[in-house]
Amino acid sequence: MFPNSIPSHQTAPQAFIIDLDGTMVDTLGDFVAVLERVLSELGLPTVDRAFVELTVGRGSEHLIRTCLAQVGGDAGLYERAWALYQQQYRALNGQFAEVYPGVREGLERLRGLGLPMACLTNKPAAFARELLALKGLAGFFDKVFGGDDFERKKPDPLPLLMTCEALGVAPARTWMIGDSSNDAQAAHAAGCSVVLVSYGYNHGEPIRNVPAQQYVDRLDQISLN
Ligand SMILES: O=C(O)COP(=O)(O)O
Ligand SMILES: [Mg+2]
Repeated sequence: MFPNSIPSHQTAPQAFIIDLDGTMVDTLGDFVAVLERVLSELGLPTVDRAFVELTVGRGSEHLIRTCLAQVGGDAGLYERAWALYQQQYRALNGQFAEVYPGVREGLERLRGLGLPMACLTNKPAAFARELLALKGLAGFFDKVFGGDDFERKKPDPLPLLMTCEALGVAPARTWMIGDSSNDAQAAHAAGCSVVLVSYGYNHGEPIRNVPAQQYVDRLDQISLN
């Protein structure tokens, strides 16, 4: 959970770690389209968009299990659903997804500082790398890590600590930019500063209820001092 208090001011950044879904790219349409196909293949009713929006952010396994349960699917269907999900996601990755306004400009500005940058998402790494390439964002990042790259996913601090190590920068000098409590919790526990965007998927909770050093409406509005 969150610490009772977090440092109110941020240390000067020496690296940036940026989340993908809900922060750089609006991928809700991809998730909805893939789940629609998977559930129909399994002879199950579909889940609505609002439910998917509340559920994304904790990785594919969590999304598939929660959606199966929501439509009354047997938990024994999970392995088949997982295989179908991989197959469908591979086929349509990025087709129903859009880069949020201000992201490209924001990344250009951060890149211009000459500091190392990583993308860290709970999405499987192969899909994350492909999506960044499809949307013309791959070139901004020195490293890209996904939910299957480490033993545990965000909100656990492990992926953040491993990413800081890969970038060669201390967590206390690293800023995590994300859209949900998963990013914030992981970053606080790792000792990173946190910037949260106001437009992503935060499980239906107002983002300003999540402790952070900074909140922005666009990625190109981050205050660097
Ligand atoms: O849960 C997912 O698949 C992705 O979530 P993230 O990119 O916001 O970490
Ligand atoms: Mg996110």
